[in-house]
Amino acid sequence: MAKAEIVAKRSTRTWSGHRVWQDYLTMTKPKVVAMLLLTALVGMCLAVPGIPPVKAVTLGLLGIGLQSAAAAAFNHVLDRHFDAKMARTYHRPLAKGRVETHKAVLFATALMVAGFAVLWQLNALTAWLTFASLVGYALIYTVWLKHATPQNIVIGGLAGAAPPLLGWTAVTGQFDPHALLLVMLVFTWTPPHFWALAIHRRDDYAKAGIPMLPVTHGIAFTKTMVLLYTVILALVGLLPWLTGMSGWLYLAGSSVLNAGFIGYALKLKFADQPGHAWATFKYSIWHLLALFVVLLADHWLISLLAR
Ligand code: HEM
Ligand SMILES: CC(C)=CCC/C(C)=C/CC/C(C)=C/COP(=O)(O)OP(=O)(O)O
Repeated sequence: MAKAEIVAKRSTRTWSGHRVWQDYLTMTKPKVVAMLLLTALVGMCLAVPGIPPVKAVTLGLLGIGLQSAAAAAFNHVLDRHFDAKMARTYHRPLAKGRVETHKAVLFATALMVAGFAVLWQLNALTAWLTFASLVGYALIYTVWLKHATPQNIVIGGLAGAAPPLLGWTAVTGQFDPHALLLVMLVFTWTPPHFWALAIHRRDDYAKAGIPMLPVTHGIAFTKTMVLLYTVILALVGLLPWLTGMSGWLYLAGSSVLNAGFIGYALKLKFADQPGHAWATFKYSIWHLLALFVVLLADHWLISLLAR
């Protein structure tokens, strides 16, 4: 055994100097999970007037967080050979071989079981719906859709869009069509979010042989699709207000944010400059964050005024 490996075995660092816990954290895609949890939290808050019960919020966020982290870790396992081929992902713990596959599978399974057990305490509907989202992302999207069709992320996006519904059912134990409006927001947001990034990373995906839209249909067509979906998102974004679920604050905030997204997409399509696809991807993340904060602020304003 090399000296560096012996030192690594005795310490909390791997032979390449990475801390072990950091590798495990990376596998859970923490920033994505944080955003998923924000959308779940908003689902929880909009499900009832005022503040939702603390127990449902705590257990719900914990369970959905654990299952999302498990899904992300399974994605790292199942994608490790493809990740190794892409500049964006080649340094990931499994792609680099810093974490052994069986340990990662064990880790992901432990998160999944813990998440399911936590949600089971709340209600069976949330536990099963969350588990279905995990299977949708970790298995159906990662193993099959991703390699089968350039519409992979549109269909697979349903799993990532589910958390507002999961949050809603965590609090009420019941399905409600209003929750679907929130799901539709994330669902229509996902294509411009991802395709902007895929335009930026087109060569990576081509090299790994993954049929993402810019690889199969070209960059010009993908830009048109980004623009189309930002317009669909803006229209879907009116539904919470039109159905009376959200008020004027939401309408104003979401209109500004969605107009901004359309602006980015128009510039990407008609006046592209180097780095604009990446800027559009970055904007998508701030857009979703702000959209859900606005939904929440609007809900609490309405609750306050109704007193
Ligand atoms: C099928 C659906 C989705 C696909 C294919 C996708 C793809 C990606 C990819 C490839 C990245 C990494 C970009 C990089 O290299 O920095 C990313 C980042 C991100 N995504 Fe998505 N995404 C999807 C859905 C979602 C959903 C539903 C959310 C949250 C509600 C989300 C939130 C984020 C966030 C917060 C980041 C930034 C992470 C960071 O900076 O580390 N994504 N997404
Ligand atoms: C239980 C539940 C709510 C599950 C959903 C879990 C989840 C982490 C959804 C986010 C979607 C996402 C990050 C897709 C990117 O995968 P990718 O493989 O295309 O991207 P990558 O190349 O960066 O890994």
